Amino acid sequence: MPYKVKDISLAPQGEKKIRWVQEHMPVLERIKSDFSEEKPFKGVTIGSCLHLEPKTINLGLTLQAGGAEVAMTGCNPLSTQDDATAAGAKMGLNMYGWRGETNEEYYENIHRVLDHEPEILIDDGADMIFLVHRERPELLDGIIGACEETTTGINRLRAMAADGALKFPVMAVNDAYTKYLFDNRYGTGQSTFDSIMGTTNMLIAGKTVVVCGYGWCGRGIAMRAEGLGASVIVTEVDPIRALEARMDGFRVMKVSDAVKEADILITATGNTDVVSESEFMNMKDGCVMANSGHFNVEINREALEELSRETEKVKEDIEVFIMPDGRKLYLLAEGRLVNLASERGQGHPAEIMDMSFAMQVLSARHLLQEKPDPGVYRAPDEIDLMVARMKLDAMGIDIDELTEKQRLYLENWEEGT
Ligand SMILES: NC(=O)c1ccc[n+]([C@@H]2O[C@H](COP(=O)([O-])OP(=O)(O)OC[C@H]3O[C@@H](n4cnc5c(N)ncnc54)[C@H](O)[C@@H]3O)[C@@H](O)[C@H]2O)c1
Ligand SMILES: N[C@@H](CCSC[C@H]1O[C@@H](n2cnc3c(=O)[nH]cnc32)[C@H](O)[C@@H]1O)C(=O)O
Repeated sequence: MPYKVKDISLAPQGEKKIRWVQEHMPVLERIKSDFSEEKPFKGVTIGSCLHLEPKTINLGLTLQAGGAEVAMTGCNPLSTQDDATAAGAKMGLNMYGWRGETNEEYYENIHRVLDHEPEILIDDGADMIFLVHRERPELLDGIIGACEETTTGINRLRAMAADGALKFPVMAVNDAYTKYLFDNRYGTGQSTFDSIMGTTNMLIAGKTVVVCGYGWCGRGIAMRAEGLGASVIVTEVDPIRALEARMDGFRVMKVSDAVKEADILITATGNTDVVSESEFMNMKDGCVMANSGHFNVEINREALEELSRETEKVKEDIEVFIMPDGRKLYLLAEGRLVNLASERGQGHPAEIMDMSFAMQVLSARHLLQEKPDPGVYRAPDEIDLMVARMKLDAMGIDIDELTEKQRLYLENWEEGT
């Protein structure tokens, strides 16, 4: 199998990590076992652009068990775990990527996956889908469709579809209940702090944590910050979400005011320039900033660099920016999503990615079976419910079923007081 990884000799260590996560991904393991009988992807090449770490390698192995030829690259220059990619390559996956790629290498690796002429793409952030449209249009005819993992990727794809630029169907995996309600909320909530604490060795209790954006990720981050003993301030642009944050018990204010109190500031908006010049000018001395949203534009690093009189790498994944007035502002993982891009970041827990990746592989099979027209589609509820049932089953949880009388009552509009 062709591969381009950092160090293939790291494979034994990576295999151990993969075996560990497999024990905590019961739904994906069950699907893998079904796929190895059914072979739904026999003769199909699948290319993915996802965070390359042990759980994602397990996704690749599930597709491989289903008969697919799999080529994988990373969706972030910093999130790859080099032992996991070495193990993936040894296990027969075409693997391209390493931690610390330059921007150029990042796109070269996406091209290497596209060189396999995949019929199905699995993307996280839509960089591969975008690249194939812009730079490899000769491949478009052979592409059955794609699955997209995250909120911002889907926003980009909906914009492409609205402009008539999207040339194949895309399953919006993020929009499945078994994805965003758990991955974005509990996954991001836990893994963001896991990573911030692992990188900084700082105490959260007693700190003021500012969370920018109260979407599914922001809710999870605020909830965990509170659980760790922080006082939480939320900033929003959506009045309904701001109200929700207030009634969930958090203080809500403008970001320009919140930064004056922030010991730790975390962005999760999917937007650009959320924290920029005027915020840096007013930010509390010693504030530690991290991004858990998309790409590296939520915290304007360029502006921070321009404003500062001195910058220094304090230690792995921590940079200090010294302002002209002497205040020190810290940025983690270059402002890229901290839960994956920092060296200590392991991403979401395996039990969470179990559901997200179950939705990915079942959505890919759905694409193959249905071959819909170009557009962005939510996965059918039956698939979502199936994943939820398998998860409950794996957790040993039984729930009630509607009786016939209850079902008829719920469907009836004539019965009143
Ligand atoms: N780190 C991870 O592992 C992880 C996991 C899932 C999603 N994500 C990414 O995180 C981002 C957020 O995802 P989500 O599912 O929570 O999205 P969402 O749409 O549910 O929430 C985003 C929120 O940010 C708010 N917002 C937008 N601009 C803002 C601004 N300037 N200031 C304050 N608030 C602002 C919006 O009103 C919205 O409520 C996306 O980019 C998504 O791709 C990251
Ligand atoms: N290319 C973008 C991608 C955003 S990542 C956000 C997505 O990462 C996914 N994710 C979070 N943790 C993990 C993990 O451990 N492995 C693989 N994917 C993960 C999660 O499902 C979420 O939707 C960027 O680098 O900024």
